[in-house]
Amino acid sequence: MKSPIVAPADTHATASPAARPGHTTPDDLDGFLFCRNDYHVLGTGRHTVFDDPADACAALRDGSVDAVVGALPFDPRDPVALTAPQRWVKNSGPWLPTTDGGSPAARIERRDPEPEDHRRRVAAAVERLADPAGELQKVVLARALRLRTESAMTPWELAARLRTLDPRGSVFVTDLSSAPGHGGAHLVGASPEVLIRKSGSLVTAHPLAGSAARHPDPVVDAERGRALAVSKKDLDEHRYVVDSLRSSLAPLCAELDIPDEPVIMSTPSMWHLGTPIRATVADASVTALDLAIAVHPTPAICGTPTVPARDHILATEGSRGFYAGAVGWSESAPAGGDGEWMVSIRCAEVAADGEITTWAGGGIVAQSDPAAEVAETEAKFAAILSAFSLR
Ligand SMILES: C=C(O[C@@H]1C=C(C(=O)O)C=C[C@H]1O)C(=O)O
Repeated sequence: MKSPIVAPADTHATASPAARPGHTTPDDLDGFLFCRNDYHVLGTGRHTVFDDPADACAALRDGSVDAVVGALPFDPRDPVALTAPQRWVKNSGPWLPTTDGGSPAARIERRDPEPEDHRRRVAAAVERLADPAGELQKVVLARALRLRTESAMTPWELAARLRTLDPRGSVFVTDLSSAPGHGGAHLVGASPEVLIRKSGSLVTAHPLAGSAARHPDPVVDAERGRALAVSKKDLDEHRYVVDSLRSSLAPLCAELDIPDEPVIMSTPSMWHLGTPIRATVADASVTALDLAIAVHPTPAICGTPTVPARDHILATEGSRGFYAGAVGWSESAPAGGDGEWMVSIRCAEVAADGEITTWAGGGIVAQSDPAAEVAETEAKFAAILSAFSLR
């Protein structure tokens, strides 16, 4: 699929050695976009396709590929959609789409599950979490919506729309075709959550957990943010995520710097508790992909302990595919191993036939209120549904 809406690469571009001058004008860049406020990465073509993340990590470590881009699924046992692109470019500044992406009319064809069933699932999880003899402490339950647009919308147009709606937000598009069952599909998202970023020896992460919906009235809105900052239930939900990152980063990093208290951050639709984590990578051969695999799945999208939470989710929801996984890029170790991975939330899978699936979930602990959890998923859906004027 062509992406005529990708703006030209700027003069700070650093192209992989495979790139030929004059061939990075991105009229034909089609496979991968990762946009942050300070830079963006574009990738196209398939030099090597990986379905096993260990092979991708090994190829990055020995430098047999320059870079790997793509997606990790929620369940680390599922095939990944990672490729070493034929050409890739890292530009300073955000991606500037040349269109606002349009806003085609769309209808929700199916809710999976219906809100009342989600409420029942949350109530059942709360009962399990409240059992003093049980080991489960937190689990993140999600639901999906299936949409159809009345006129075609490409993944690139959806990304442009998301960027237009939140010009400070991150946006990604990644081709999932190499993963079984995802032929011709793309994952498109506007995730607010940095799973891991590596820049030289500096490693940063910004886990989120604990949420409140924004409100159109600025006074009510500010009060919601303040209430979230002191909500014991949300602070507890958050602590599981920070503890997990601390223990999964410790073997790979020195000088872990983790503040005691989270900060409040916002997206156009949500308030979140977030913790800015900094560390120094101990071994120069560790790449951003190694770090992403070491920390995923965090309790922000899975739960605590990880395996019982994952099994509870799979038994309740079935496969999540690439929702609640990670999307990002990593350079090879000889090139420095830099890269960045976002948690794949506030995202949608655009199938080859145009069907769009989007998801929203929330962390459940013993004190959670099932009705409030349904409302939280409704509020989180706004990030994607607003692209179709459904919110
Ligand atoms: C699971 C999602 O979001 C995650 C869960 C959060 C929570 O439970 O408060 C907050 C941010 C994300 O880490 C989602 O948006 O689908």
